[in-house]
Amino acid sequence: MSGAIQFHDVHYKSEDGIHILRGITGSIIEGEVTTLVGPSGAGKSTLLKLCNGLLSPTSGEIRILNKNVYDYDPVQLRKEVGMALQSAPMVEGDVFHNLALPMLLQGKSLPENEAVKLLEDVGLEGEHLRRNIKDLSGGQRQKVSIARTLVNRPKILLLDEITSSLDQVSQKEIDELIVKISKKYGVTIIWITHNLQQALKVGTYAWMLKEGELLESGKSDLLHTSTNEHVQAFVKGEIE
Ligand SMILES: Nc1ncnc2c1ncn2[C@@H]1O[C@H](COP(=O)(O)OP(=O)(O)OP(=O)(O)O)[C@@H](O)[C@H]1O
Repeated sequence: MSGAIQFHDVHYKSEDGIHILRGITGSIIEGEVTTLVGPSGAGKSTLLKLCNGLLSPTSGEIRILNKNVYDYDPVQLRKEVGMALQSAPMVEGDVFHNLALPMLLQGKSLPENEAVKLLEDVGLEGEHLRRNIKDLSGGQRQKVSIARTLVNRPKILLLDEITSSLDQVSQKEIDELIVKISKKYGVTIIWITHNLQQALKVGTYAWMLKEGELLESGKSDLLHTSTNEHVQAFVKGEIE
């Protein structure tokens, strides 16, 4: 197997015995954007959480950058694999404080000029550094969240519906931003989205999950060309 992330017959059961992922096998291609689509409850978020150690597989193997996920020191794993969420959780205080947090947690500091560069990478001017998080728009807040994931220079970024609660303009900005970041940093991205147009636009590859199984994986246009009846039904909006 090759790829930035390799799954081999991965199963995940919750503590109360619900079989959420059922034998996921596949490779996430390095340096590309792969979107993860599928109906609600398919197991998409669960799959992402297995990639940064928030959850551990019940059986099967996950290799991150050619190393078994179990062999990582958890701190090292979180440095290699960044994650951004729909809610863009932040701590109280200004933008700089939030950007510096990943460094603070390692007993280090973030130089201010580095913070300004990170903001510029996500399309925000340096003057935002001292703004209180409470005063940011939803789109600005998500950009800060993305900038914060870049502080550790991760090789992999996991994005869980990061544009779902944003207006169309902010959504488009973030779409373009992620494609830019993927190219500039050569970072491998897995992006959960419910928006098929977004998946086709931003993703080179797509995976479709349903009821814990990987129904399709390959170039994004397979969302239209797949002969799988469940994929076709999902694309037509018949299942959500
Ligand atoms: N800790 C848990 N204990 C029990 N069930 C869980 C747990 N975490 C998730 N589930 C269930 O597992 C299934 C998959 O959840 P998951 O959040 O991974 O799906 P998803 O595809 O990301 O869904 P959505 O698109 O709605 O966010 C759902 O039915 C969910 O209710």
